[in-house]
Amino acid sequence: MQIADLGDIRLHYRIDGTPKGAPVVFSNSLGTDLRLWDQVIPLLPPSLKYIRYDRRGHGLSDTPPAPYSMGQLIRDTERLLDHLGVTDCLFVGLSIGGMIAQGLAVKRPDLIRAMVLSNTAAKIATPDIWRDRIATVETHGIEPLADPVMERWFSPDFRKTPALTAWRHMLTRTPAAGYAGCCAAIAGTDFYTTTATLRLPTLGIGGDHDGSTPPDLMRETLALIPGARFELLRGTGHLPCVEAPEAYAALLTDFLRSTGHITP
Ligand SMILES: O=C(O)CCC(=O)CC(=O)O
Repeated sequence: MQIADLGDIRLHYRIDGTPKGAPVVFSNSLGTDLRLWDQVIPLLPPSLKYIRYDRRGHGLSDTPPAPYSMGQLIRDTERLLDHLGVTDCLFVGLSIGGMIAQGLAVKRPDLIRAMVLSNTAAKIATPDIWRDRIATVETHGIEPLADPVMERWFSPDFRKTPALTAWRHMLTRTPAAGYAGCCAAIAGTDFYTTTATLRLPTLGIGGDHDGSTPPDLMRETLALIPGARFELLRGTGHLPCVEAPEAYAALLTDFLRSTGHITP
């Protein structure tokens, strides 16, 4: 558990694996912190270096007043990777983390050699939907959103398990300004034009119960990137790394092999 002081923001990050290994960077979704990847990272090859962080307004990172812009979120990630001396990573971004992946890959191709776009899109929902969510959070906090969010995050089977409570707590304990700030960043993001310029190995991972970024929306985004592959993890929702960590880790491991991050 470490804090990077980047000047106007302090970000919490964690490194696992082999310090000198090829870097793999994880960027998580709205209303989650870096524990999102707890079940996946131990299943990945130990020879690599795994870096994850809490985006501003989440986890143990600073929470500046809302709103945030996607440009700020991308810049935070860029500065963190520069601070850690990371180049040529495999970047795994889930949902808003996948938007950061797309924007950072356009801005700093030296940082990202390949990317995994998990449960994300070039544009997610509509500005009106995000404005309504921001208004609810500003007036009543995150609690009124929690049950519908759980329905988008998880399959009906997973929602019957005791683990649901912990994930619901993670969401409702996110600072309201952090959540609303990131909603504003998503509302202002449409990467259809810039993502179409990307030329790097890309794997898409989706879930057939994903109510936030359904498979067809994901396919539309991946079709912008020549050669991008899409894998559907059946029986999972918006967070397949939680519902199917073994299958998720297997997809990442195969992709890492195909991109040369690990040798067969
Ligand atoms: O998960 C994200 O990063 C944004 C997409 C979303 O709206 C997830 C949710 O339904 O809460």
